[in-house]
Amino acid sequence: MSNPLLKLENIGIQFGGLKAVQNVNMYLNKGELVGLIGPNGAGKTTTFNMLTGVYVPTEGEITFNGQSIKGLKPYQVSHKGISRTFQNIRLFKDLTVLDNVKIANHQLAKHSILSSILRLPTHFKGEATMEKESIEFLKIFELDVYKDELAKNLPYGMQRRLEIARALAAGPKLLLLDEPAAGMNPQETQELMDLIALIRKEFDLTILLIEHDMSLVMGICERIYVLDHGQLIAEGTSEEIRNNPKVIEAYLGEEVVH
Ligand SMILES: Nc1ncnc2c1ncn2[C@@H]1O[C@H](COP(=O)(O)OP(=O)(O)OP(=O)(O)O)[C@@H](O)[C@H]1O
Repeated sequence: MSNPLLKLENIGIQFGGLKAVQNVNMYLNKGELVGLIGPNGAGKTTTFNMLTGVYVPTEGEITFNGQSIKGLKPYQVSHKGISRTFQNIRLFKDLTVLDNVKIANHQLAKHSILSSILRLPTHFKGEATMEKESIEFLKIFELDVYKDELAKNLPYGMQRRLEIARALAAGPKLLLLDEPAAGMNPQETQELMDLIALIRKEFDLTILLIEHDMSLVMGICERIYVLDHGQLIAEGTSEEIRNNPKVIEAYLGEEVVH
């Protein structure tokens, strides 16, 4: 069996007396698109926070590309090749759409800080390449027409798209999407599903997706993990998850699993 790109072994975290996540085992193979679902407060975002260095798990191990990433700071995790989006959009609202992407892309820039400060020719080459690349990114997301708009002036659905573009511009191997369709209408959600499928192929990505919109998760994910009260209660294909009695019970009184 080939080694998974990401492996979570018995990870857990406690806040005071609350075990927010416990004994969670998950893996993602390279190229997979996997869903992470569960009712409110199940521990989904906390799991993302542990994966990205925002929280250090109090138990267990996380390996990425065969190396432990547990205890790394968020910027170090990002340098290893893991990017994320947030449930509540976190853009540089007073910067342009293009600058939001350029900042993320900067992480990959080949020129040195020194050449930037001294404005050596390599700097200009770097800037020009970065700008070109950033516009290419924006085209994929159909955001190029908005490139000079301030991020805060974009329609809501476009801000969500820009969040994903920004995360992708950092050049990740693994992309973590936290409720990317939150607040979107069905038409926007459908377009987003197509976009996620496209970027996975185009950028050779592995994706872990938290989502409340069941049609989105069931429609595009190959496998799904279900968390409830901090513990994994199920893992399987859409079909298996849809018919799993534990999952149906966990969602009782919440939302309908279509
Ligand atoms: N920093 C923290 N301090 C204390 N408790 C926390 C902290 N972060 C998360 N929690 C708690 O951990 C539990 C899991 O929260 P989490 O946000 O991960 O759930 P979720 O599955 O993402 O929910 P939702 O779908 O509502 O976003 C909740 O009870 C939450 O209150």
